[in-house]
Amino acid sequence: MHDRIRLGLNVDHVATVRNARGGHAPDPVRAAQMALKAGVDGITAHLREDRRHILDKDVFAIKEVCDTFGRPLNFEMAATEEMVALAVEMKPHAACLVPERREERTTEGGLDVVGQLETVGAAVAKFNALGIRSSLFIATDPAQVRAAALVKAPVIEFHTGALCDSFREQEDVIFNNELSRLQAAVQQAHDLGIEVHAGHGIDFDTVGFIARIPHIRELNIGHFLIGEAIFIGLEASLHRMRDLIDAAHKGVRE
Ligand SMILES: CC(=O)[C@@H](O)[C@H](O)COP(=O)(O)O
Ligand SMILES: NCC(=O)COP(=O)(O)O
Repeated sequence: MHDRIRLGLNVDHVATVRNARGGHAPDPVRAAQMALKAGVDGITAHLREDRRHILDKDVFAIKEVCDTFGRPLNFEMAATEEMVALAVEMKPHAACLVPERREERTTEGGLDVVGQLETVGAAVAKFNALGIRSSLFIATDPAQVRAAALVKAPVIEFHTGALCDSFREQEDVIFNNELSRLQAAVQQAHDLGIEVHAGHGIDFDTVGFIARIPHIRELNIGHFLIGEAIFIGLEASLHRMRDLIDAAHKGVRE
């Protein structure tokens, strides 16, 4: 029985703003520190192959800050040799394998575990052996969930982008379909003994129906919270999100 869903802050887009001008401000490491002080359960950082936001030095510094607070770093990365080597050197709490295409604006869809069983399986096995929790960022597709179990991934993070977009665009048919798929996929993963996380595109309006789904243990939220921090501050935006998660999750039977 879990009475609380963990909230992880993704600090990528603090680095996006910094990199728009080069230089050092705003600093994603400082954002991670402030968020941890404000009570967030962990930090997510995605080191993209093109280094468009988070840089190598950021992720190592964020790992140190997380260690100081005794809270996890969820290191998002493509399943490439370069990134696997970096994760092995850094030893984050968790390494989340995500799909990456250079030309995409943001992460589109989930990792194709079915089509890359060998590559993904090798990375998961390496991380499992080193005590790094592997997480696979996948779509709500039953075949991908089965493949995640096959490669012995302890954690899955479901991509909630299409669900959240359809809610905002008031595309009711797509929304209902996406929500049913997420509910079914979470239950399937849970039944297979996999810990379930969710993330992408979540905001104050969409977090409720996601947090109401039993068996989701962690939500990783970034772009919206960093944007909202401009208007109400980082701490207030984190606390509001925390309250919304708790209110939605109250009474959910695990
Ligand atoms: C995998 C994921 O959902 C996050 O890392 C998110 O994609 C933030 O990074 P981008 O906006 O660069 O995709
Ligand atoms: N893995 C999802 C994540 O870290 C945050 O995604 P977003 O809230 O920035 O869309």
